[in-house]
Amino acid sequence: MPSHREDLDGAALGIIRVQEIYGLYPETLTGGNLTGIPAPLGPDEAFHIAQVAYQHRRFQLAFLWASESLTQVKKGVEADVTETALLEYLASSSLHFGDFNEAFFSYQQLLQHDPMNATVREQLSECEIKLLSETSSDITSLEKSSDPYMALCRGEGIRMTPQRQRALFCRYSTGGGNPRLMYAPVKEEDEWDNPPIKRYHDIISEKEMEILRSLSRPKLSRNKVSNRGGGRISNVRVSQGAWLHDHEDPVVARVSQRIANITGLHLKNVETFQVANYGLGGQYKPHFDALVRFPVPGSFDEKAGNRIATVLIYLSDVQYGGATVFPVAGVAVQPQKGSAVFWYNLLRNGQRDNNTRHAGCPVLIGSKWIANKWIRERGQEFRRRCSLSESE
Ligand SMILES: O=C(O)CCC(=O)C(=O)O
Ligand SMILES: [Fe+2]
Repeated sequence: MPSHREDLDGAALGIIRVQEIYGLYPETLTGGNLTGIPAPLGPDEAFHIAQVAYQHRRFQLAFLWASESLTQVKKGVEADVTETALLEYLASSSLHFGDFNEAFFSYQQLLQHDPMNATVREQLSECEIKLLSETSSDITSLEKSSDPYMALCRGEGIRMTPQRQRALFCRYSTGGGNPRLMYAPVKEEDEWDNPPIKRYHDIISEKEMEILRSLSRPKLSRNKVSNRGGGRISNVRVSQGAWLHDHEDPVVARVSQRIANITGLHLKNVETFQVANYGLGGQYKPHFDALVRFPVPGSFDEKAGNRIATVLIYLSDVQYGGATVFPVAGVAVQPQKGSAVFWYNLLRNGQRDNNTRHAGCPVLIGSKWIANKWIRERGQEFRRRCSLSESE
């Protein structure tokens, strides 16, 4: 079981991650204005985040958090961390980042605290040389990441033209004439054209969502993967989620059946529900749900086939962040409680559709709950016709 320390480091990493993506300065986060952070962050917490950022070579954020801590200490906020420790972090982070002006300034202040310190004197003259011979970067201005995944998370870079937009519709669907839906058609909305992504509104009630969440909670905490928040920055997948079987509760079976009715796909070869919860900074980096070549020995079981389609149910709203984005296609789908999005991962010819690469953006405010249902190829032959074409 992770220690308290690991939990704290995980929380710090969550904060670092959302800052990088959304371009947020520490002072935006310390006030406690953002409800995702339970308490205002004081100088010691700010220093801890600076240390974690430094360990992960995020020198700019290390600098910004150390200066936030120093500002608070100078204002007289009580803290364990000393000004000298903070100045050392400021100086070292600036050097690593290549801001020799800031490094010089921090070493000067360190020298005022300890005028005889020979190492600091040496560092100061090194900075002077660098300032004369190299261009200095500016560590104080935070640049947002230009990564297409992260840009989409901020709501930038959505690739839709008005012409394409006009072809997207909203309709009431009976799942292709399914008798179970004839009297209660479901509201279907086109979210995107390529790949086609559909959203089904209000497909699950508040009560059903609460049951899915509460059935999952004990499993999530048992595995200590309770949210997709903590963990190393480089992790592709932070947690595994909780598997919910249809026999565990009639509600699980009922929701599975409803998905089959709506999508028109056969329930025989579907996976059990996977429920996941993301806390502050929780994300799921870009990935495919289907395998590129199938079958791969030892991966998905061969009999059921590849993951032909994905149904992703949002069991919560998210106040800020947490969109499901498709970086190749250029689309961001916002979580909407009680709705489900559906897309095919495979083209009709059985090849993986590379436009279906997708990710779950870091949660900035709130908590995100989802339930996934992956539908496998076998059994869908008569429900979705195959094609021999290269591109379909
Ligand atoms: O959290 C999301 O929005 C996406 C989750 C996902 O892609 C997955 O669980 O496979
Ligand atoms: Fe996925």
